[in-house]
Amino acid sequence: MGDVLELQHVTVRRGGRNIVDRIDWSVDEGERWVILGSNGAGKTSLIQLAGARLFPTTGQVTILGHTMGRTNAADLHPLIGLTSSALDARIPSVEKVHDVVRTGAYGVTAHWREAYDEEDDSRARGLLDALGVGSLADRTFGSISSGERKRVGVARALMPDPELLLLDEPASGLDLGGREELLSSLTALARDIYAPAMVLVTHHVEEIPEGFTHGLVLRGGGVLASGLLDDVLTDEILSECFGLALEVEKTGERYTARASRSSLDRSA
Ligand SMILES: Nc1ncnc2c1ncn2[C@@H]1O[C@H](COP(=O)(O)OP(=O)(O)OP(=O)(O)O)[C@@H](O)[C@H]1O
Repeated sequence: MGDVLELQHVTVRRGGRNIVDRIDWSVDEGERWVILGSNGAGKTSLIQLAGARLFPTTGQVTILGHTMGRTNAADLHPLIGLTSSALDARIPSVEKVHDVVRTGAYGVTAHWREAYDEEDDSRARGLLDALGVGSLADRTFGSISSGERKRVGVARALMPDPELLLLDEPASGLDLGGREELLSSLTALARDIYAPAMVLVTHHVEEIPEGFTHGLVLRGGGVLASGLLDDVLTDEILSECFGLALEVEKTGERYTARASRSSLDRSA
């Protein structure tokens, strides 16, 4: 039984098909999971289930000891940090970066009438510094680069001191420099023993930060493979996942993948 997250035979049915299909999965404290899969495999749906934002059609989802359907999901939201492009898009571009992070304490996207104390201010400053974007505190969210926005989003998600951190495609759309800077911040977080359990969604093995421990590979809404990263990031599993012969390489703790030479020769 995962002490952070436990999914038992979970299905989500939409439009007459299972977009999440009989998934069993558990996450324990200290684990750092990557969810990998092709477009439409069900990654975002799974993150939404893990974040108590989506409910199973059948099966049981238990988050931090609370079973969905028997608890008020909104009560769990402050315990779950979430970053996604959809969430970033809801933040007003005129909002100051410092406020973007502070408002994360209340789970709102714009400063209104919430009361903040000195402790909130210094926590927001500390998180921005830890993510390497402390110098942007007084800039507006709309004026910073997309890579900087992603790091501000992680700082914001950490503001309520969550017990579970969910990162939906944090590196998507970043250039090489922006990606590497973000990955280095996420590696520092992954290696911090006081950091929450983490789940990161990506399409690309190159976007897996060092320090991540486990992988869940999805195909067609179901689990293709689950376990320690090295056990699931194999040529065979990734080839089946993406429907193409792939070769995976590991250098240090980072992975790269490319179409296998033999499949390229065949298609030439
Ligand atoms: N409300 C809905 N009604 C019908 N189908 C839906 C609904 N929501 C999601 N889907 C479908 O469920 C599948 C899984 O969607 P999901 O967004 O979870 O996939 P994903 O792996 O995150 O995809 P991507 O990598 O493209 O972001 C997709 O085929 C999507 O079109």
